[in-house]
Amino acid sequence: MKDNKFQREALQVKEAQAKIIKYANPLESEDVSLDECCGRYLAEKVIAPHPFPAFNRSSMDGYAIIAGDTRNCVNGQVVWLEIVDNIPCGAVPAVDITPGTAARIMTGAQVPVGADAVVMLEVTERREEEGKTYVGIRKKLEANSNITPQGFELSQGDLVLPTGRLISAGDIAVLAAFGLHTVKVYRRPKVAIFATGTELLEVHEPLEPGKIRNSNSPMLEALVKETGGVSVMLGAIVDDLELARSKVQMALETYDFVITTGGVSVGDYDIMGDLVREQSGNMLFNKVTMRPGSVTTAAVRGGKLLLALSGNPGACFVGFQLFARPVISLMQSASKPFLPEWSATLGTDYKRVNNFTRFVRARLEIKDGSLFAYPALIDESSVTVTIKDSDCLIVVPPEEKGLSAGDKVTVIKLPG
Ligand SMILES: Nc1nc2c(c(=O)[nH]1)N[C@H]1C(S)=C(S)[C@@H](COP(=O)(O)OP(=O)(O)OC[C@H]3O[C@@H](n4cnc5c(N)ncnc54)[C@H](O)[C@@H]3O)O[C@H]1N2
Ligand code: MOO
Ligand SMILES: [Mg+2]
Repeated sequence: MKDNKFQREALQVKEAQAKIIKYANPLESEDVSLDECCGRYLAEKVIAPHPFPAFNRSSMDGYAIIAGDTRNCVNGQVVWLEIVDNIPCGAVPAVDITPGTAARIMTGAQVPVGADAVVMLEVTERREEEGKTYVGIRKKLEANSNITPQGFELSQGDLVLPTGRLISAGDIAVLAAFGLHTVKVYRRPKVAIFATGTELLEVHEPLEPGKIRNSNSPMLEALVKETGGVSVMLGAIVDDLELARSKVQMALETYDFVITTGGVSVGDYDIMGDLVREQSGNMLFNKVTMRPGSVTTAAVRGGKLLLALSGNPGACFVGFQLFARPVISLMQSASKPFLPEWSATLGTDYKRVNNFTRFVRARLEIKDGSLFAYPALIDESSVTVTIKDSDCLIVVPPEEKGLSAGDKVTVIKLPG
């Protein structure tokens, strides 16, 4: 029978997070092509190499003119200008516009020198006379009408994307527009995942009496991928300290970050708790004032982080969101490593409280323009099924009398 495993100093969630993220250092950077960079974190800032748009651009199909030439277009009067050029998209204007002249121009084409407005086709007419073509304009125009000036969106030298930015489809459009076909991003961390538990069967195995399928490892695999990491599945091992020790050692030597699930409480077979305590000098924490996941344990060995999550599926999920997610994000130098916190109104009473902060899986709904959070009907640490119905975690502070419908609450928004 073991003795000192019952004495654990509990840290607040924020304290535990601060301890673990100290060791989450950004990895090296690598060049990737545009088609591979969505969801990666930029390892360099992107500066506009030229103004965008690069030239004064027509925003209408019509005629490029000098606005002042339309000053007499009042009371139905038509002004006639000679058409001296035709500028389709992609062409370079051949002629400058001078008073009394116009160029036919299409949306997106470069506005010729001298023109300061584009009049749309709908307010014009044409006539031919002595081999020349004229456009008649029925509308008085202000200077700059229907022209998108060079640099309207960005000037040369402007900061386009900062380091640590999570690259999205909109970012890719801008990178492409600037001809940046490769970008520097942080390498994805290789995250080893393994489960401990003599009761665990592989997903493909038929159910046996007393056994369960290992559902935490595939859940963690998906969470690691969702966070931008590369998950390396190391299977499940029986509750054997020796075996766990060599597996942990190999994983720490080979991968960037190691996550385990199971065996961190005080039970006879809770080997991960024992394993971390063996080298208590490099333990970061083994108790956190949270539920589920109070037994979440972390250590640093040879500069690598080991996060031992609870085997209870709810605790495993919450432990990942609070501790693994910021670590994996910071290894990619994410500027926002933590999930966002929102304010919401509690949709139904929630009376389960104790002296630890509770992270209650819940569903968000917008009603009459306000955000409501509805706690899952069963949210015990051991419950698996309601994880899938949740898009947030309600943060229920400790030592409250319980919360009532209508109370303001903080929720941690889950991705997706
Ligand atoms: N005497 C005490 N008992 C327990 C305490 C305590 O403070 N004193 N804490 C309870 C709390 S809270 C939690 S949470 C659990 C933590 O358990 P462990 O992290 O040690 O995990 P296991 O014992 O290995 O398993 C718990 C539970 O989860 C199932 N499990 C484990 N691995 C998986 C997996 N990969 N996929 C799906 N399900 C898994 C396992 O079969 C057990 O049912 O301890 C309480 N006990
Ligand atoms: O650690 Mo347990 O998940 O607190 O309920
Ligand atoms: Mg246990």
